[in-house]
Amino acid sequence: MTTRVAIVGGGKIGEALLSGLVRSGHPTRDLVVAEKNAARGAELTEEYGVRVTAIADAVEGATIVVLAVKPADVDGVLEIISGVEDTGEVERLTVSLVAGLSTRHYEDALPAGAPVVRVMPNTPMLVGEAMSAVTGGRYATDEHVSTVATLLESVGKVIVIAEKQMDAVTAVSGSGPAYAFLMAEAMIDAGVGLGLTRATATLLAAQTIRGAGVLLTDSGLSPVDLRAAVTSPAGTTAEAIRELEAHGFRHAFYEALRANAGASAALRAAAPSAENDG
Ligand SMILES: NC(=O)C1=CN([C@@H]2O[C@H](COP(=O)(O)OP(=O)(O)OC[C@H]3O[C@@H](n4cnc5c(N)ncnc54)[C@H](O)[C@@H]3O)[C@@H](O)[C@H]2O)C=CC1
Ligand SMILES: O=C(O)[C@@H]1CCC=N1
Repeated sequence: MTTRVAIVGGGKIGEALLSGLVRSGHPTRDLVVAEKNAARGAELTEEYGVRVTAIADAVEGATIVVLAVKPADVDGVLEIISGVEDTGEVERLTVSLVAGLSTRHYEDALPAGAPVVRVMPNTPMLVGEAMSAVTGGRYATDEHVSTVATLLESVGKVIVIAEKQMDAVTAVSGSGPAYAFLMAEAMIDAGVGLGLTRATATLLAAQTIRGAGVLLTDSGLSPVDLRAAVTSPAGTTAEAIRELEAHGFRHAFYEALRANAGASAALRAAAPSAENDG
């Protein structure tokens, strides 16, 4: 069966999914975007050759409706989607990329029994290198979950998790690219401070982070072993790591990720049907 995907919200993560799917060969005739900002919609059509239209039109005939709007915009979108009759020909699967809000939140707003799958992706989806975690709601079957997992495998790696782990996943991988970019910024500024040009420092930092990432995913070695391999006795790396630890690097990550998970919980608490959220 053809998977016809409607992406509601053509912002950063909506575009990342669109780009990843187009790059992986998903036919653009089976992709449609609903984007309320007309200029942004035109950009997406120009870049990817995809049709951009109103939510109700996008959803009609879609087998998978992906919500890629900010949490505050979710309920308005759900109201519109709920008003679009399922053709009966194919069951519509709602997939949310939104942080914080639980599957129960969507189930409460959609017609009774509507299947919902929640995903926490990240922006490297733009280049087919996403890390996505997937979880099914009450009415989602294993087949629904695996349909979404298969779609996302075309744009990166996928794991299936329990919904209670979603806030932790958001803290580690959903927001994770931002920590890597912050580290890159800090390394570049420090390199410039040591006399490198910004262009050279940027190249050095970016390729180093990329190479370290590939070693981490492909070498089968732990980060501890990989770090040890760089750290010569009484050498330069040991000095740098001593300074990073003295400045609370590890503790900063614990606290940062706890704050991130707390922010996901706060999004749920602020949602109108919070009392139903799991
Ligand atoms: N940016 C990221 O790295 C990640 C974001 N997410 C989740 O994805 C969601 C979207 O985030 P971003 O893409 O960063 O936000 P964004 O602000 O870049 O994109 C949201 C888009 O939705 C559009 N929009 C809002 N209401 C609409 C409506 N009623 N109809 C059509 N379009 C509408 C906006 O014009 C905007 O282009 C958030 O809920 C966030 O939690 C999840 C994982 C990673
Ligand atoms: O910052 C946010 O809320 C979203 C969720 C994960 C990444 N970006």
